[in-house]
Amino acid sequence: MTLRQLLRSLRARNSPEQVNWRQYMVLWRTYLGPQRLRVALMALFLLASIALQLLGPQLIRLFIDTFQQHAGQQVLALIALGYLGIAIGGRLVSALASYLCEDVGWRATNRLREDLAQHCLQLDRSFHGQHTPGELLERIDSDVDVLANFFSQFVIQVIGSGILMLGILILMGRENLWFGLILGAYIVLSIFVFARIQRLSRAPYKRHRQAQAALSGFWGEVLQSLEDIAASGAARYILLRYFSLQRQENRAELTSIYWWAGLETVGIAIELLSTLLMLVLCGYFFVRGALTAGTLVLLLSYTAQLLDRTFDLTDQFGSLQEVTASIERINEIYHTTSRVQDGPGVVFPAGALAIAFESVAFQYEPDRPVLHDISFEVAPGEVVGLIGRSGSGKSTLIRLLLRFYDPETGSVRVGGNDLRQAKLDELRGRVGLVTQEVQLFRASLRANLTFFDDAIADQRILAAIEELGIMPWYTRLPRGLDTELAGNGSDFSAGESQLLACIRVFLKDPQLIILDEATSRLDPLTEQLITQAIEKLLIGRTAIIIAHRLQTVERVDRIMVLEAGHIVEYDQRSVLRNRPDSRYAQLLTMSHPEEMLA
Ligand SMILES: Nc1ncnc2c1ncn2[C@@H]1O[C@H](COP(=O)(O)OP(=O)(O)OP(=O)(O)O)[C@@H](O)[C@H]1O
Repeated sequence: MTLRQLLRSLRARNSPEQVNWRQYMVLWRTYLGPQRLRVALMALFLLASIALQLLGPQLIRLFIDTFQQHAGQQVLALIALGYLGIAIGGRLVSALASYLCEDVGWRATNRLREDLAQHCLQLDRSFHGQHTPGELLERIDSDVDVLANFFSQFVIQVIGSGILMLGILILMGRENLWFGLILGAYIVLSIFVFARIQRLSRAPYKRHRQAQAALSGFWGEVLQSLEDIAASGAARYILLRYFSLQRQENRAELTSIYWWAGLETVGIAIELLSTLLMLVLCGYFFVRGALTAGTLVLLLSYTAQLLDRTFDLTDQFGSLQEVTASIERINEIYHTTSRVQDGPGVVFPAGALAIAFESVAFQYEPDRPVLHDISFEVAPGEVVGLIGRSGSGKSTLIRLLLRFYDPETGSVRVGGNDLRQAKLDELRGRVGLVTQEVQLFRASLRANLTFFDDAIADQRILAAIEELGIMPWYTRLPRGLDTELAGNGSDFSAGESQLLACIRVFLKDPQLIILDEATSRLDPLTEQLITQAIEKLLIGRTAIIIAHRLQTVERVDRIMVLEAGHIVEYDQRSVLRNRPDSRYAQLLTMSHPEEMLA
């Protein structure tokens, strides 16, 4: 079963709130299945270490009883040496078992982390609108960390302890049936009590993790917008919000700690009670002559081991609530499926692509329509300038064209294909996007241009720069393609970032280009370079340009004017310009038309 199948099966069988033992088993089978050999080796070491732990007290008993029978020193020394060997061997084997457990755990959870990250990236924009990057990081990283511990620690502590405890009870029962039966019943009862309390403590723990995620999400947002916060004097609000979130997190943590402490207390109570029980039993049988001194020490030593293990189990049951909450939260993400799904696949025609919107309506939220009955066509190779006030729906129209969302009604066609039929990668491979906010990475200029694709040769990049006519800009860079960029908002201006985006698109060679013109004022030289690069980019390609200045639309074939989600004008630019009643013609006569486009 692949991870995806597992998660699908979890999704099908349970609501996100329910995690049961069966799911743990499915989880183990799925993750550990591919590592059968390592798991088998781990089990072998685990069993060997358990056997050695069981053997130790037997040798102590042998030593005492042999000593009481006045055996020779040589025999006693031999037994003592045997005990030493078992103790050292036991430590070594148990260290190896722990190492293998950690290794298996990390391998398994790295796969889960990878899969979860991929799943999140494939979810549509409405999901990402509802979850901050910090919150997702918390889930992908911290929750998966908890699971890694589950795999490594839980196997060693719970399964190992379980087998060891069973072994001890069987050996005790062989010595004296009553010992085995009474202690066995006591341990089963203790574990049952624990399981009940553990179930109750799950909700507080989950609330704590959610509060932590909210705090991480908050910091993620703050760190992304430090400049805005400083410029708008919002630091006080940010601090107040932080205090409020931190207070909630502290309260949730405190409640979770109370529960944890409660579990520990129950564990200690179990330990004390069983010590008492054991002393009474041993005293009773020893006085009646039913036990030798060696057997008495053996039984007490086994009881101590048994209690240690019960205590380890209490710890693990405590951490099980963390694991359960993490699985629930991971499960919740996997319950979320993207509203935009791959279609069966289509073949886009070669060359510039046609666009057609047919009676498209769209809304982000119920009863708040953003686009109404949008119908238009763009012929292959045409360039359309899209203008309209802020909030008129320009970006939304583009998002539908890139299939970040599907329309409520109607259809969007590219190259004659309904986008619902296309695979997302197929579509996005044919469309180039230059936005106002260009994402730069903390890496070399080369990596920023190629998106870390080493297969793209430097010559190709330089040819693209030359072709776009921006070599003068490039030659000013101190280290050429090796120039290190410090990531977003650092050493590159908005204009330069757009130049970089143009090169990226040129390298991708798409047949449809969407350009969101920069609103900020650019210096004349950079603006000239961008204009030149865009002109080159548009040759032989269909394009839609969201224009914020009238100069930009002077170069386009058609103009579309959007108003409150309606197309109010769509025609050849020359036709609109010559129609005095058209909005475009009126804009041309205004002294500050940008105000109408902002
Ligand atoms: N993710 C979203 N969730 C809910 N409503 C949204 C979302 N994005 C945009 N809107 C709303 O949809 C409407 C159209 O927004 P859109 O961003 O398409 O306008 P626009 O013309 O591109 O504006 P601008 O030029 O300022 O970018 C606005 O009322 C906006 O508030």
